[in-house]
Amino acid sequence: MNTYVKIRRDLHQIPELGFQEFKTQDYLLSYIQSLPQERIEIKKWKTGLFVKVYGMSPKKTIGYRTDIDGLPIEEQTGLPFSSTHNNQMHACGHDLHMSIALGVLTHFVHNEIHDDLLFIFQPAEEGPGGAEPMLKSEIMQQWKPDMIFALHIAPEYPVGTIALKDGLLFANTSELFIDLKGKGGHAAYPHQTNDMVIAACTLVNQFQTIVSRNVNPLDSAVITIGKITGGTVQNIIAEKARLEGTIRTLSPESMKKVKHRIKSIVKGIETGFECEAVIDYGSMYHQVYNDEHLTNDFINYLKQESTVQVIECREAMTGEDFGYMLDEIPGFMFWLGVDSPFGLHHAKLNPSEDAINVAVNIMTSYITHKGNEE
Ligand SMILES: CC(=O)N[C@@H](CCC[C@H](N)C(=O)O)C(=O)O
Repeated sequence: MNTYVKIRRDLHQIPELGFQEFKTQDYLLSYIQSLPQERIEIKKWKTGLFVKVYGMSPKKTIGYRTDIDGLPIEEQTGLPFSSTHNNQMHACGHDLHMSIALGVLTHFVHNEIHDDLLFIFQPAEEGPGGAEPMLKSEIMQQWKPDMIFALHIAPEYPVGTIALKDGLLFANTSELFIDLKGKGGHAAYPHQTNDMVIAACTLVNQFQTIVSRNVNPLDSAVITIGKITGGTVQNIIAEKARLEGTIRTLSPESMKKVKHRIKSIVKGIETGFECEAVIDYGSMYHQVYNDEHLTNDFINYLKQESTVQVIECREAMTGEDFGYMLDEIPGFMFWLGVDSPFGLHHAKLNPSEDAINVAVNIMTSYITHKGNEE
């Protein structure tokens, strides 16, 4: 079995949630420490890693970032190398992202390049967000790259395709948590209570009007409530309910507008249901905005040099905290086709491992080209 497929399968079995990636960090460290160490320097950052590969005559530093965390999902792939951790799964491809990063890193440990390279193994992409604090860390300030690249698997594209565009690629995101507190009571005496299940359902319904009525139809936004909890048993009217969701917008301005409308609607629910409501926006991610010059340079390089098919795609409503890195460092993110009928965050997602070699070859070849440029 190919080394990086084995690595992917090993990592697939030990998914861990944001900032709890202890086994993952140990696995990555022990692999990287097994490589020749002459040109490498490793620094731990929380549950992540920075790995510098020193070039032979550096004029700049090229960054490559992978995320390393999993999701709270019970895996249903039935694969022999399924997750061994209850209710945790690499359902967003970070196991592939890591094995690709190790493949590229290994290449440059064995093959000389002029420029310095910085590999970033970033925790907590799914939340609460590792990119922003990693960017602000002392290590990053000392080793800050001059350009930076990353990829994300794309189940909808076949293996051998790369999809990207310059400018906006991924949306602005904000988590959304709303806690409602009213007056519970006997199911047979609703008139003596303020039912928070009804309040929660009303909120969800009213939120649907924000995208349809308040956001410019030529712009785009998404409000998804992914989880509602509330109440205790079937014959007690719920005193409390909680909504958990996410907001996605194509512009930072629309994010402000959506939040303003959420605040007003929640205020209306407080008045109408005579209850208390607390809004918490959790973590927020800056949009992923690809540098025009570097993205087009990569697209032209792919068209001339490689066997992959390049698709110039539209922006997506997914979020990625790599957006914070791109806000300070020019670079790009691209979609890597992995051909799966199940999408990202699905319990049956099983990306094609053939995409690992495709990505390792492309990224080693492009970084060699950029890192030896005069
Ligand atoms: C690529 C991808 O699926 N990213 C996640 C990022 C999560 C952001 C945050 N936790 C939120 O839910 O708002 C996504 O869900 O797009």
